[in-house]
Amino acid sequence: MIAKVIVDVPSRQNDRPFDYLVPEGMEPWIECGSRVGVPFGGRVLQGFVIGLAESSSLEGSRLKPIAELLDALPPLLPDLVELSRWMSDKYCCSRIQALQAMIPAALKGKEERKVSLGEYGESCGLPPELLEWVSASGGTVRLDALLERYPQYTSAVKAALRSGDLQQTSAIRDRLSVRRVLTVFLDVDPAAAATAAEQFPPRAAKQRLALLCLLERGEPMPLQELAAASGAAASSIKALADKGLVALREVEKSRDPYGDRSFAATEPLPLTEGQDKVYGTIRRALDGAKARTMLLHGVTGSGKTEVYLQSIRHCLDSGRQAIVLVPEISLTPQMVERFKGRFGNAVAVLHSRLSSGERFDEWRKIRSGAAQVAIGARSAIFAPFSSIGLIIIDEEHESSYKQEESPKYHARDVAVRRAMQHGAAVVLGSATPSLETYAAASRIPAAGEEPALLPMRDRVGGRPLPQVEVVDMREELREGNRSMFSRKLHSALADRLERGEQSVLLLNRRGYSTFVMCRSCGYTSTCPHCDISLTFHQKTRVLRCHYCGHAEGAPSKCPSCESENIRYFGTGTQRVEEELSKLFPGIKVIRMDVDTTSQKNSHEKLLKQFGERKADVLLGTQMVAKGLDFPYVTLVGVIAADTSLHLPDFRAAERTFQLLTQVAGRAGRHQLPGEVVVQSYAPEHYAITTAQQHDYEAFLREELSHRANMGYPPYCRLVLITMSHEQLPLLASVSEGFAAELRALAEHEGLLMPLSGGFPRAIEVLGPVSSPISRMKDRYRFQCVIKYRGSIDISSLVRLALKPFTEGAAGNTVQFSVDVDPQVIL
Ligand SMILES: Nc1ncnc2c1ncn2[C@@H]1O[C@H](COP(=O)(O)OP(=O)(O)OP(=O)(O)O)[C@@H](O)[C@H]1O
Ligand SMILES: [Zn+2]
Ligand SMILES: [Zn+2]
Repeated sequence: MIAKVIVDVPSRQNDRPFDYLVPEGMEPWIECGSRVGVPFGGRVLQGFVIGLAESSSLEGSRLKPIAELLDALPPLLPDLVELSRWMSDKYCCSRIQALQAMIPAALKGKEERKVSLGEYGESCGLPPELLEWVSASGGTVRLDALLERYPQYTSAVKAALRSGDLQQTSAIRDRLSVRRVLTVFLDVDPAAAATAAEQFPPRAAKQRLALLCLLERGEPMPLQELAAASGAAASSIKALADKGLVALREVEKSRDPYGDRSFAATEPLPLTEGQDKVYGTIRRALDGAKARTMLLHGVTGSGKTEVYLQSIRHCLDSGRQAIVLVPEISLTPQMVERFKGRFGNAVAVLHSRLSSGERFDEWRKIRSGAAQVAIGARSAIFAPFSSIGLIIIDEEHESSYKQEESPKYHARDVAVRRAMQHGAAVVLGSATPSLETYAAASRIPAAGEEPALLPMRDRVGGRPLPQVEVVDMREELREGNRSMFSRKLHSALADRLERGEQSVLLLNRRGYSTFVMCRSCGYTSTCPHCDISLTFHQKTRVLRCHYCGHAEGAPSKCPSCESENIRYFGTGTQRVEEELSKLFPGIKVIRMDVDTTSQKNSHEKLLKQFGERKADVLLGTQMVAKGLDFPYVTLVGVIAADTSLHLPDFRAAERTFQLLTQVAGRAGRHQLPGEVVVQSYAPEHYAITTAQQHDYEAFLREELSHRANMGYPPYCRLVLITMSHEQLPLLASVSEGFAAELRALAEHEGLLMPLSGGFPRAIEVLGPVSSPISRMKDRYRFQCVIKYRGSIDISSLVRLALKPFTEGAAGNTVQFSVDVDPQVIL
């Protein structure tokens, strides 16, 4: 039997499967999706079996056998292997990148080389101390350990490897393995153990205690736990084992990230009318077992989560599994609690704040069938379930569902594809859907079909959406108020303090940077390698580049004019916090931003404190805008609504509207009514006025007309190609050449037509132009943007255009990066 293996080599050219012989003994275990170690160019590399065949076009003698099979269960299922092909086609990424994205980091195995003495053993010519160490280590040592210990003998070791005096073996070693714990089992029946315990002589009192403790527990106990509980030393417990009363065995123990918490069980709530209607449609879709995508457009506080929960229950009842994606930052204990409370241990949680061991074990719960619900951030879309019935994407408009590094996939699109494979339903939920999703979902359904747009217009319990007041900050300044707080927000905060209610303050930090500026000459510190300002870190007083990591000490004098009037704008939130304490002495503020949430669980801790009303104000960046549900929050303030409006991003208005609507939705979700104060320098902008009126449709109409005029999604689709090189002239000429190639190919297909011309199928190529960040890590950057409309296989076209520039073009070191459906054009 022959296995087709995608091998973990970075080079693009090798992105095709290689044939390997399956050794006979391995045959029953090798499947599509198996992870294997294979010989490759003198090394052993990790690879994935993507298919099996009877024969190979390679000659028998050139066919090498698979060196090792790495897992008991293949980490990938055939549908994921197929999905990786779709991903590499659609996103122009390599197949191995797509496959690696699907498995936990723990399984990204690395080659480990070991050496042992050859046939002459210790009589070879190597230095005696080195030989002694190898022998003392059992005859086999890791090559890197050997070289680390005896760097002075590096060349002798290499020569010995060539001559055969040292022999090398290679194997793949995982970064992490299953955790096993030595566990004590009772090895006789309990009555016999009790009798034995009675007969222990006094000097074996500790053994007796340990045995009684184990009997009392009634189930096997980890050795250490038993020792601690009974006061017996491990040696006493081992003595019990020697007597045949107990047995010691290694038992697998998962690292459960929520193991130390218990979640109170919850029952399904009686649904409101709006919820029930939507739930009915989702249920019918689940019963139909045909792939279907729906948009649950529900205002903030309309009870979307309860609809998710009951839909998942219905899915599980039919014997299928469910995946729930939520944005990384809303994966708070509050969210996890809702799912664990309803489905208990059937829930596996995946997100990047878990340790890699915890992630690995949660993933294995899914793979082994112990969990039926996976809740997690973006990459949980690859949860290895065998029969998916439902995929839910909460806050579907969030840009974090798009991965910014290769493979540059969008979890929403992957979800739709996976649902097709499984005949599953997809529910996209949001109060502020992305324009693309809304446009797709609001198409008029065909006869006999149910609509894809499921609205929930009212909050649970008929609670009103909060009153939103927009304050014109220019007016404040004209009237002499130079503070960052308007008089309105100031008095609203004072009210809350008086009444003991809570407030959420949002500092919109997109496009807001913490930089250093000289007030005398306007000098700002920028990175010497990248064209962006350095960010000031107050704690360490260091200026750092967020793209390349370049760091330098903050100057005390302006490097340009020597003025001492150089000012650090501390992180925006820090400044707001200082101002708050000045205005309201004694106010308790919890600040949530990248600085205060970098440690594991810090995010959770802060929210927990706020939920327990240990602070008056929760102040933060985007992180405070989503998913929070606290009953005593009655005021939401937005410090500056429009900092994100003026970014060079065609989604700037959409993002601003979404952020304002989301954060306003945090107020008045329970008994107490809510109020929102939005401060703005552009209060007449439609993103702000429509958010003020909670009017998604009005925003949509306005935004769609802009998009139509400018030719942006959803009226067309985009591909962004970024090219970079150290030498500007070379980069310029290569990117011109590439753009010309693209245009020529599109012309040849008869597609090179202006999008404004109303052609059903058309391509426009923009650029090349210098990227918004025109230099990064000493490389200049140019970009081309492709706009296209209609069913065009754009990825194939791009790949074809790339060919002359990436394959075999001698000396061409320009790097190309392709982003299909980009979220940010930087
Ligand atoms: N049928 C119901 N009966 C009573 N309370 C409900 C019902 N459904 C939801 N709730 C409660 O209403 C509140 C809001 O629900 P939920 O958080 O799910 O809203 P949401 O639509 O997800 O809002 P957001 O988009 O703002 O996160 C929660 O406290 C929830 O427990
Ligand atoms: Zn200066
Ligand atoms: Zn830099």
